[in-house]
Amino acid sequence: MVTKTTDQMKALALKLYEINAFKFGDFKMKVGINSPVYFDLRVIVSYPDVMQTVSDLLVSHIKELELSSKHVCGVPYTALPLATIVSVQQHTPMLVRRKEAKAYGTKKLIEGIYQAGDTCLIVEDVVTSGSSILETVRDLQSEGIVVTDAVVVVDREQGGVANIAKHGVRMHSLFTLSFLLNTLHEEGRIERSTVDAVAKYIAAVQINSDGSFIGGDKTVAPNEFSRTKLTYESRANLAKSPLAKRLFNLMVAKQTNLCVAADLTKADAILDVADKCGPYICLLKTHVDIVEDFSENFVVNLQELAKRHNFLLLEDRKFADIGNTVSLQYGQGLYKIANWADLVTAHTLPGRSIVQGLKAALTGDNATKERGVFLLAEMSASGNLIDDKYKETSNKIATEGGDVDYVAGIVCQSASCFAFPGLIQLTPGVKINEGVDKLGQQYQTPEHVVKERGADIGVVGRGILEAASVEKAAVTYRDRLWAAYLERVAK
Ligand SMILES: O=c1ccn([C@@H]2O[C@H](COP(=O)(O)O)[C@@H](O)[C@H]2O)c(=O)[nH]1
Repeated sequence: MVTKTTDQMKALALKLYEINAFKFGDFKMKVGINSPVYFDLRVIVSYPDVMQTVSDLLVSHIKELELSSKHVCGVPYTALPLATIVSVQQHTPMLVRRKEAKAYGTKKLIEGIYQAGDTCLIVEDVVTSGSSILETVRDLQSEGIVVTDAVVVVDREQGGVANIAKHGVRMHSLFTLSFLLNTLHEEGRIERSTVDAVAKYIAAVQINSDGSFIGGDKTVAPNEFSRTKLTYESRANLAKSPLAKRLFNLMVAKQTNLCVAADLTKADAILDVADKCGPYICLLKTHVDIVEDFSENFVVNLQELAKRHNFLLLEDRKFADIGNTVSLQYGQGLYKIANWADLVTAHTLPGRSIVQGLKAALTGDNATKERGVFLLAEMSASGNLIDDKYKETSNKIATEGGDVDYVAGIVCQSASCFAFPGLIQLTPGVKINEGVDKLGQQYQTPEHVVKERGADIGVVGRGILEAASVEKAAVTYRDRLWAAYLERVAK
């Protein structure tokens, strides 16, 4: 039998965080309220080692507590594989609860061999109010099965223990949310402010098993936990992409959230802008395919300026092809973008393969370089074809699956486009005077994009490039964008 040690529990807590089984941000819950922390233990089926550890610890927990029962039953669906492993390891027969009765045959809700009076232990992944456990208890009890205990992986500490106790069932959790928060903080993964903010939310939002709120006040919904209320420092700690982390930290160190779009066709003109704006920007954005006299020397000079003034290079290539082609476009050809651009942009139109294609180009010398992508989920062009479904799927590509460490952020126009605070919102279409240019580019003021639309970095092209003094214009945009950010987090 594996016995639980605190070190083992801490190691598992870190692992669960690494595989995105829980994350921090602003998430809509089943009960209709937003939460600053979200658990998705469905992902563990993709990590057999994690699955093994979680089920081993569940079994050891059951043994330590001397919970003997004739059957085990998982709460559908996420806990079903866990219950299966517990059943096999303990040689305890399993029962399966159907969510809907079959329309034909036995019409049974509980599958398996049992008799009235048999005992059954419930296995569940995450408990908020305990309502899902209680639904399973109800169906088992309606067959005469006796339920007295439930083992769960995570207790969010929002009223579940008390709610299920009212129905005569004791809940035993491997982890409490407090343990997970403290472990992540101790290991330097999240800041004390995040621990405090989540703890404050948990204390304020206690839920009855019918989904109503204890104290009845849904207005405690924590707007203060949304990503736009968090500082760049705290978001750096939450970032999954090393490059997003670096960019957040760079923004804080230089106190700038300005990206200049150097849309010029001569190499020297771009280098001149990079030198003049360099001290005031966090990113320099290029469209390398419009440069008439592109050369390797141009790239070397650009990198030298990026180093001198401490900004990153973003090639706004907007990749949009199949993985294989994208991989060639990124790593090969005239521009060899992967060699020099810290970041690139890509459309999500081809789906996840766009990210995989880009990553596939990072071989040889580029394999060890820190690289990342901003995925386009919205455009500033009027009449663009992007709809809500497209945005939602783009968000999933950025936040779920094995490539999240490569996605630094999202190019979009609205705060509602994504919630995960570890991603950076890059917003083009910024000018002192709002309006539309003659080819459909829509502009908003620096204050509007940051405070109303959730921009973390504002992208300014012609607003700076066409100014009488590029340098003075860069200072103005830097000051206004940064002041708007400070106001946003202070409110
Ligand atoms: O939705 C998008 C995506 C990218 N861009 C790029 O940003 C700059 C904007 O330049 P301005 O001169 O400030 O209009 C440009 O490089 C675009 O390719 C965008 O505008 N909208």
